[in-house]
Amino acid sequence: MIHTEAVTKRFEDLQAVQDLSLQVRKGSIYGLLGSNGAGKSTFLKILAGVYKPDKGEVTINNKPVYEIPDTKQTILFISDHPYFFSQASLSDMAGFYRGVYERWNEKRYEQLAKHFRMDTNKRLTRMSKGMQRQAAFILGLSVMPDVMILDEPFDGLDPVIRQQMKNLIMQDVADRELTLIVSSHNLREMEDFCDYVGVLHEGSLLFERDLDELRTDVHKLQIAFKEPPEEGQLIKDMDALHYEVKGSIVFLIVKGQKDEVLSHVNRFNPAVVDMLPLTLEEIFIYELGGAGYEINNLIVE
Ligand SMILES: Nc1ncnc2c1ncn2[C@@H]1O[C@H](COP(=O)(O)OP(=O)(O)OP(=O)(O)O)[C@@H](O)[C@H]1O
Repeated sequence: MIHTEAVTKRFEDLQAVQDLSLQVRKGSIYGLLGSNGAGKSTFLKILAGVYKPDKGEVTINNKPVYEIPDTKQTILFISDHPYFFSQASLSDMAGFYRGVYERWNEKRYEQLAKHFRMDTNKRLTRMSKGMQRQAAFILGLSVMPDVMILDEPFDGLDPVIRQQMKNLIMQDVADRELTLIVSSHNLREMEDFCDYVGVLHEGSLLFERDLDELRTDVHKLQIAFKEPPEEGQLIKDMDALHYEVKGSIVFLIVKGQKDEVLSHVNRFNPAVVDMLPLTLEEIFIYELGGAGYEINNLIVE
């Protein structure tokens, strides 16, 4: 489990991370979203023990991280610019990891290198950005970590490799309760992958949600009335995120239990009620719109 309490980090006169408290449960995937400069990389480096926070507390599996080699044995951090020794091939890097990480799994390394058709003798710094990322993943997964901290991990990967990487990670989450925190500036990237998402803005956590809860507790309704209720009556006792009337049709996005929402709407004698699925993007547009945050910051076509 990852736990942080009021973590703060300043670079001279710039407040990069401010009072950030967050928890990632064992065996779950937390997506840390935010636009450029929001503080994602700084926060992840604090989690990985690369930076020391100015204030606050960071523990992983109940142990502190900074300058504690024992804790780091079971944590794997892949930065947004994976680092390799300048002349090294994947095979050389594997040799280094083998010597450092006690849980190094040689069989897994060989299987993954073969699966991704990596030339294990080619110098890594001469490989493309995507190939370098694949190499970092192969090394990272072969370490058999308890916790993975990944900074923009899917950047530069083609859609097929990206999905394969996600599947491999999700398999480890299911099989051995791997815990993950992953940063991204793309909401769509996180939708099919994370259990929780948090939005970081100017170093602080603006919004944090359990995605399963979001999907079951927010509803989109399209309601046709013979006689529409008076303006405002329908949503008077509802937690409505969006309300729009077009003729005799009411469009509504509302929070609450499905049965309670439907029974409330039925009191107004609708002719037809359609409950439609809501995308994560729609939920964010309405929730974050209310907080004055520009959702376009988090969506990349
Ligand atoms: N080593 C550093 N020294 C000084 N300022 C820094 C340093 N690292 C980051 N910053 C500043 O801290 C702020 C947060 O940067 P950070 O890299 O954490 O953001 P980010 O959310 O990861 O952005 P991106 O999506 O662009 O990678 C930025 O204003 C950045 O310029």
